[in-house]
Amino acid sequence: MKDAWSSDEVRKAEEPLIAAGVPLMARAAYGLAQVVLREVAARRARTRARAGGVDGARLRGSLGSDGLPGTARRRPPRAAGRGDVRGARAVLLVGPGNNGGDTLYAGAHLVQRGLTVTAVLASARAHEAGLARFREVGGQVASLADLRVPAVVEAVRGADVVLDGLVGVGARGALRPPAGGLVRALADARAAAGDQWPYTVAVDIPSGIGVDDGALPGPVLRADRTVTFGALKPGLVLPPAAGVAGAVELVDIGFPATPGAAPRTAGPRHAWGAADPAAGRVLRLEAADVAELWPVPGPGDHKYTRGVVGVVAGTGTYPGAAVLATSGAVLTGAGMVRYLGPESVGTRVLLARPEVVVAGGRVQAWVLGPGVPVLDPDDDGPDDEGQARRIFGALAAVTGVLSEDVTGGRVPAVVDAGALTMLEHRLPAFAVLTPHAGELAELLRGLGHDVDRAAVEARPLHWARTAHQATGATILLKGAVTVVAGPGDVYTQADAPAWTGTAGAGDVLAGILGTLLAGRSAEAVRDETLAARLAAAAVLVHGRAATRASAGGPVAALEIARAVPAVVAEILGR
Ligand SMILES: NC(=O)C1=CN([C@@H]2O[C@H](COP(=O)(O)OP(=O)(O)OC[C@H]3O[C@@H](n4cnc5c(N)ncnc54)[C@H](OP(=O)(O)O)[C@@H]3O)[C@@H](O)[C@H]2O)[C@@H](O)CC1
Ligand SMILES: Nc1ncnc2c1ncn2[C@@H]1O[C@H](COP(=O)(O)OP(=O)(O)O)[C@@H](O)[C@H]1O
Ligand SMILES: [K+]
Repeated sequence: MKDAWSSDEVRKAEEPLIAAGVPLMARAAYGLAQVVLREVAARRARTRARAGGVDGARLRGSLGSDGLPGTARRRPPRAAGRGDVRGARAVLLVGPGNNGGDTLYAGAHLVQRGLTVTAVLASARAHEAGLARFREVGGQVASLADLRVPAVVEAVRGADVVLDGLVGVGARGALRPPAGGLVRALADARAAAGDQWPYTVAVDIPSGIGVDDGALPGPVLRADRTVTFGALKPGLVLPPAAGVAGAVELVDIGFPATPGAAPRTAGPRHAWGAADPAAGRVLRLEAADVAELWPVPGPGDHKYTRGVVGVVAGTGTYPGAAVLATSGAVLTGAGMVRYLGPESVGTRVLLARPEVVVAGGRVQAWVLGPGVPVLDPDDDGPDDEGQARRIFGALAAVTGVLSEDVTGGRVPAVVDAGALTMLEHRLPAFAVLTPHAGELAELLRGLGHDVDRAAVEARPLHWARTAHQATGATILLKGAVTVVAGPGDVYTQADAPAWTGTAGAGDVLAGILGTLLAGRSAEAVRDETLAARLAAAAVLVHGRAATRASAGGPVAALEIARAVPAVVAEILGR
């Protein structure tokens, strides 16, 4: 489990450590410098290899200094990257606070390793001790006020690496001038430069993101890598800011394993892993968490104890959604999948998946809505071939508005696509709504919010939480980073390649989640936070299956479903 800490939690964790004399900034700066050195060395090796047309590292290992094969083998192996960074140029963008301090101390390490480093001070103030150390080792210092923005952009363009140390977790809101103007110019230059841009490292966070909510309130320079200190921050895992953070790397500076736990004053060790977070945290599940959640059958289980999934999906116009949702459910390991829908669609489902039972009966979870048209309240005769009636019936069971004698009891449900427009009553948290941003905007408009797709994409966490509060349901908001908001923790999963954005991929996800909910149906009804964890687990499995099916190239939705069994086996370690 990855656990993101808010800026307040970071500050509270730092206080006792600073009081105990733990050199937090020195640790942060050293870790940052090591990452920069490693990346600069790796990029130079790649450039040399491309220029030479062969693998430069292999060449160095097999040729001696005289160019003759074999002589290099007698030399001791060099530490990775040592010497490969000499003469590289780095520009530091330095703000007034401790984020700038980290950057200046890291810059001093870079100077000592032979880089040419220029610090651009963006404000009249700078971390005094950090600046003194940087000057002492021979770093060059310039001020934004003297240089002006165009000259700084040129200096950055000519560098091998740029460190964004303008602001960190102490900042609030959009970057103010002059830092804001500089970052806007740099972001524009980066967008125009394509590949011809220096490796960009964000110090702790990309300056200007919403640290705690992942918003992008103003200009931000997109990073290739963010080196963050002590703990992940919510803005590094939440969209849209997660999209500008690049690869996120955590440097351990000695924070406790969980916020509020006793501080560790000894040497660094990894801060995540054993987290047992309090409610309301921003979390990301990993494979081990999904293995713990997975309903693995035991010898005493049979198809009914393993969970029956009822799928109401597809119409004559959109029969594929029924095939994809039932395939997702079957291949995730449902005890049984029942299909309810038009006969013509049922026939196609059976052709694709003969395991499916095309008949009603008791179920432990519902999948409602894939491939069912949006209900138009002004249209008195929607051509949905009875699917709306079936969905209303199932929702009545989920919400408990009908007697359990009639409905067979309250069970969890996945509410997708057309079914999202058929909500009449407050839902329990064990109903999981699975909209993409456009569908969530439509749902929210129906609840009286003036919001469109772009607004949801700008503040996905906020709107997912708003929808949860308004409907009672758990919200799984799909996207490149999928956000799950329910009564407890928020989950943010980024497990899938962009190829996954293809028609039908969401139908498969609905089926996967239906099987997970059916497998732990009674517990999900009892524990109001379980549906969100299962939803995040489904997203992880779906994303990994998409990665496997894609293998770096295009992916078709049905292939995602087909990859699920191998992914589950891998996660369970079999
Ligand atoms: N504490 C420690 O020992 C450790 C801290 N660590 C590091 O420190 C970072 C936190 O440092 P921090 O708290 O000094 O704040 P920081 O993020 O540098 O920015 C604050 C400055 O920015 C300014 N500013 C604010 N908003 C702004 C805006 N919108 N636009 C423009 N400017 C804005 C604000 O100016 P003011 O509002 O006061 O005029 C203030 O001067 C943390 O991310 C990590 O990198 C690590 O080394 C571990 C040890
Ligand atoms: N850029 C992206 N990167 C990764 N996953 C994506 C991306 N775009 C969409 N997805 C995923 O693809 C799926 C698309 O679902 P959805 O929009 O409901 O399509 P459909 O209704 O056609 O099945 C979701 O799981 C979503 O998270
Ligand atoms: K920063």
